[in-house]
Amino acid sequence: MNEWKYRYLGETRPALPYPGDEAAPAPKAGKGRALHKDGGRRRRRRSARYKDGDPGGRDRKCSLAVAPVCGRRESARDGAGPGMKLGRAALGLVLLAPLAVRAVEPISLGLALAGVLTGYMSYPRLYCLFAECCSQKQSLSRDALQKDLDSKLFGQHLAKKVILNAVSGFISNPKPKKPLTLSLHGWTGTGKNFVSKIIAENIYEGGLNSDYVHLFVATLHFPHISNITLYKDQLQSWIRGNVSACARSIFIFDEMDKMHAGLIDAIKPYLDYYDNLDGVSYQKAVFIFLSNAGAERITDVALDFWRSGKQREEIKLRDMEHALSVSAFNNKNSGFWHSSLIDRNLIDYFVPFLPLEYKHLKMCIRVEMQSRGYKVDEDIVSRVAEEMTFFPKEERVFSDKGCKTVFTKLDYYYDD
Ligand SMILES: Nc1ncnc2c1ncn2[C@@H]1O[C@H](COP(=O)(O)OP(=O)(O)OP(=O)(O)O)[C@@H](O)[C@H]1O
Repeated sequence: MNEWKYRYLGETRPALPYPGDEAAPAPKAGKGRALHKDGGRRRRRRSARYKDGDPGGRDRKCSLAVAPVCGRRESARDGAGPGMKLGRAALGLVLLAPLAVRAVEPISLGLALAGVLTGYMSYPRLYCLFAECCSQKQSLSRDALQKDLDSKLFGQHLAKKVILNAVSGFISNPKPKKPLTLSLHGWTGTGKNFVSKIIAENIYEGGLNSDYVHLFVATLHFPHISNITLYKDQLQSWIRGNVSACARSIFIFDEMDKMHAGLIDAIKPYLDYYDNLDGVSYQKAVFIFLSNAGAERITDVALDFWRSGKQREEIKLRDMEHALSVSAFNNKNSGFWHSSLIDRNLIDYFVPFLPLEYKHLKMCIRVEMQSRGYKVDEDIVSRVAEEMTFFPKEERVFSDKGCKTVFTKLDYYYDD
């Protein structure tokens, strides 16, 4: 078992290696917000969730070897393990001791006992007022998610609808039959990571920084094809360990199109319709795959609509979903090449992200100006949007980088 350092707690303890550690002891910073401790972003290593003291499922020093045991413990009482129970019992004894010594009259003793019992029952909730808990948000506000998607995500009517219905329906279902599995596809800079962030924030207050949200970046965590067997083991262990600690864990796989063929199939059992596997139930977990695979297909459909003068909002999910799953299955570089996840229909939704147009870039620029505290200057908005490159060459309809680089271009106008 690997030894690694808690950056935040400054202590060393045995924990499971983060996928890819053996093979890539000093990974380079990945794109965006890599979660690796050396990845440049302020993001805790996922192993940190095996720390002590959280009644919401984090009070165990789970190692992979005992992960299934941890799972059983959690299911016993939604995250309150024996360690926590012992702690509460001890607390009860400490509180009761002076009363017993003084041998107070029975009514007071009864009241005291009731108080201790109430404290015992409500302690996890009390705790969760002050710290993040796995069970913190068993429900999700559909309205809040809708508001977020409507106000923040531009030009993606299909993604908005699918994600709103899929995520809110899944979270409100107390007994889902399988984990929710979404595969988001589209051109670069069209909002796939952005939407994952919105989903995470609507489930956990900490969003992507939550201890229960795990981000894997293919080129960062699974760089070497020669280590694929090791990665498979690590990935399984990682997911099993974390779902044992928190059933409502979220796993995001970025750069699926760079994932070695066959690797993702290692997690197939966890995505299937099993009530539990070795004592762990995966049915409440959420898996989100992000990929550029299929972007050409999406662009073709969007371009056809544009050329025939139709609104992009008229594009329906059925115009794309099947084609996306087929192209992911047949594409050697999709991460899903001949994958049993597709073959066995374990991916619930293939979500297309449409390429963004000039007007969407302007919306992204306005939001960025406002978030930096500037007054929206339409002249600058147009100039920044016009600096972007568009395709196809003749018609110049779609931004080739989506909204991705508009923010750095904005710096040019506000460099003083
Ligand atoms: N449709 C959109 N609506 C609003 N903002 C967007 C949209 N698409 C992208 N953005 C903005 O651009 C940033 C970069 O986009 P994001 O990282 O989500 O792209 P992506 O689709 O994941 O790209 P890649 O495939 O290269 O990973 C986002 O953080 C967001 O600020």
